Amino acid sequence: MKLHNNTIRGVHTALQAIFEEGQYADKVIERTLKSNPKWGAKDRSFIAETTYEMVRWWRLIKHLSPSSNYWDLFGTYWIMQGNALPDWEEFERLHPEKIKGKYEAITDPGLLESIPEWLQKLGSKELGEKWEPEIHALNEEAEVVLRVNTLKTTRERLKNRLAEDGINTYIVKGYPDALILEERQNVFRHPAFKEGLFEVQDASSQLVAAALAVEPGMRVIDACAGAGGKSLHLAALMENKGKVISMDVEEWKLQQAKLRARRNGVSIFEPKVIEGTKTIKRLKESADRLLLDVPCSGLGVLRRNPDTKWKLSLESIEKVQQTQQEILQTYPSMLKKGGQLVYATCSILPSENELQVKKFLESEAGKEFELIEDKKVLAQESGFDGFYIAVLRKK
Ligand SMILES: C[S@@+](CC[C@H](N)C(=O)[O-])C[C@H]1O[C@@H](n2cnc3c(N)ncnc32)[C@H](O)[C@@H]1O
Repeated sequence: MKLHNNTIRGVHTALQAIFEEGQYADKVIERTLKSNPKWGAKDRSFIAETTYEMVRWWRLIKHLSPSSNYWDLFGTYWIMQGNALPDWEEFERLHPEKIKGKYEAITDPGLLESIPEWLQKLGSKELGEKWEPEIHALNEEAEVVLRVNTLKTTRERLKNRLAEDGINTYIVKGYPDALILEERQNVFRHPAFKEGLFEVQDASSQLVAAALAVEPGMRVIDACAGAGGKSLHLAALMENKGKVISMDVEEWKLQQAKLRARRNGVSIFEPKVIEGTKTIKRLKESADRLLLDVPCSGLGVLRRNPDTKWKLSLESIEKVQQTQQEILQTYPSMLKKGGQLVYATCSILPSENELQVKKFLESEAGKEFELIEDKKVLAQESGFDGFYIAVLRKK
């Protein structure tokens, strides 16, 4: 592949915003591409992919690079990918054999997988021998997975429609609404997206709403709804009959969910901002089903958000664990007797997952509940994101 000075500079600007200003990688890339409308499709995908991959391998790149000069860092990354560098003076300090020698001398698995030291320690402590294959799987580039909006189309019809435009997809057993892109591309520009025929949602994430066993006509609360990914899926599974009350502490996220609901043809969506415990108390024993898709470390979705590992810390994980337990202690009061709840995270750490559920079940508030089943979805086994899904019943 031919390198262009201006696109390499585009990646540099994006990396500065991510590492020096602490901005989120996906937002930075979106903005960088938007502010350079003249770049062609190839340049755009080069910038997006290179930025993500350099963020993912940042610790390793810095270790192998002869200096922290940006051209050295980029050149090191380029060599690591197995590419030859052009004969530019910017790259004259780089020697592939030196980089290869330095790489082969590494013995620290955390450095080889390019994760922070504290995370290597935490992951090994929590997951034991499953940690290294897991972090390896989480360093792979994620596939693009669509969730077919069954309120508007079928998987077969959408598959054919996309194929007509050269977007080939395949299906995987066990994920009834998923279509996986054979080749990574921007599907948000496709008319079928604008018509609300699909959403982009990882296959593991699609297991969450399905685990809640909703039925048409039910009253369902999605208590940490965010921008509504799972609320939309729930509404589709309920055939747009009943009610989905989508709650969150962030009003702007619910505004986004509202727009998405409109595009998806969902009419049973009701946003509700959580203003405090009063909001929860008012909904006491009102729901047939309750989804707690709680805030988490996001360690299961590192393939998609590699910058997460540089933003997290032990303290931030402890803080989010407190929120998870607080939510577990208070929100299940919204569930009717005999109703079911799903506690889900996009984390692979037992301390955010089964240990949180255990703590809840052993507490006073958890006495009325029983665990029906739980699923620990690891990226190394599923090939998709890491998730945890526990189904509980209120006795
Ligand atoms: C994992 S995200 C939810 C993703 C969303 N369900 C989806 O499918 O797109 C967790 C959400 O919990 C929200 N949140 C954080 N603290 C909360 C709290 N105390 N109560 C309810 N929601 C909270 C965050 O704003 C965030 O949107």
